[in-house]
Amino acid sequence: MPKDPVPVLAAHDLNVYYGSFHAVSDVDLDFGRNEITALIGPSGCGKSTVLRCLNRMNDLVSSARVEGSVTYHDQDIYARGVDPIEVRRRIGMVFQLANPFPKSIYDNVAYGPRVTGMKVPDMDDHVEQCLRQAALWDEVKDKLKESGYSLSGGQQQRLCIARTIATQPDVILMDEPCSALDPIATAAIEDLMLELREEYTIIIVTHNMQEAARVADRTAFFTARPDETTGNRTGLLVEYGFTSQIFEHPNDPRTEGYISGQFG
Ligand SMILES: Nc1ncnc2c1ncn2[C@@H]1O[C@H](COP(=O)(O)OP(=O)(O)OP(=O)(O)O)[C@@H](O)[C@H]1O
Repeated sequence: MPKDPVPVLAAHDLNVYYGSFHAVSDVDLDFGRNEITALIGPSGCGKSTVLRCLNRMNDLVSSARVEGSVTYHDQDIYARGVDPIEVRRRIGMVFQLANPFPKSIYDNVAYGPRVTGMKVPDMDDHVEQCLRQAALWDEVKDKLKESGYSLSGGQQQRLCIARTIATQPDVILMDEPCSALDPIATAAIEDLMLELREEYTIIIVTHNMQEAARVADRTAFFTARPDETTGNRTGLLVEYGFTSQIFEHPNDPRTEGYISGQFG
């Protein structure tokens, strides 16, 4: 793996506000192609906020204001004229709680290509390939017309991953995708992430440090600093590097304190 990431996606001088509250300050991060990057840190340090900025999901929060830049293949996704729907097609997202649509398994996967008008020569084949990539095909191939809700939590999360890859993104953002799952379902999703890394760039927010250590090539550690006058806690990036370096030889005492469980 190269010392510096070969960036597909990069955040520079990223500052995020909710109304007058400064939630995240001055984040600079390059996300490497075909790598898994974990964002870790104590609750409220802005990990999910940063993640949501990476595909303009924060546009949907009316009080949110984003400053700085996020570039995808060197194009600023916040530039005038950029279509946020297209951004989210290319930079897909999987959420903490599996959220299949109230539709059949087949239609959950076919939905994105249909609504975005993607040219798909053979939808049956496309749905099958996406479900195979999400390691779900063998479990659902005989019940494609059944509701997505009929699946277990772990299967629903894999269905959501199949739905995300159906619109052919090259980056997948995952916000604590395993936090609601049992260890077996978690292991299945983690194995899947490692397989998907061959084709996709993955950025994951996780509270589970073992999970970051198991799957992530690089890890970014965030913390929150209280403002002296208001007491409001603003998130900031402390340290970013290879996961082994962050966990075994952190450069910053704040990282070391968090990793060793002294605070956070
Ligand atoms: N929609 C919102 N409106 C107002 N404030 C928000 C909103 N979303 C997040 N915040 C605030 O921004 C800060 C960062 O929140 P964020 O959820 O990004 O942190 P996090 O590190 O992902 O936390 P956690 O690990 O608990 O999920 C927190 O103070 C939070 O209360």
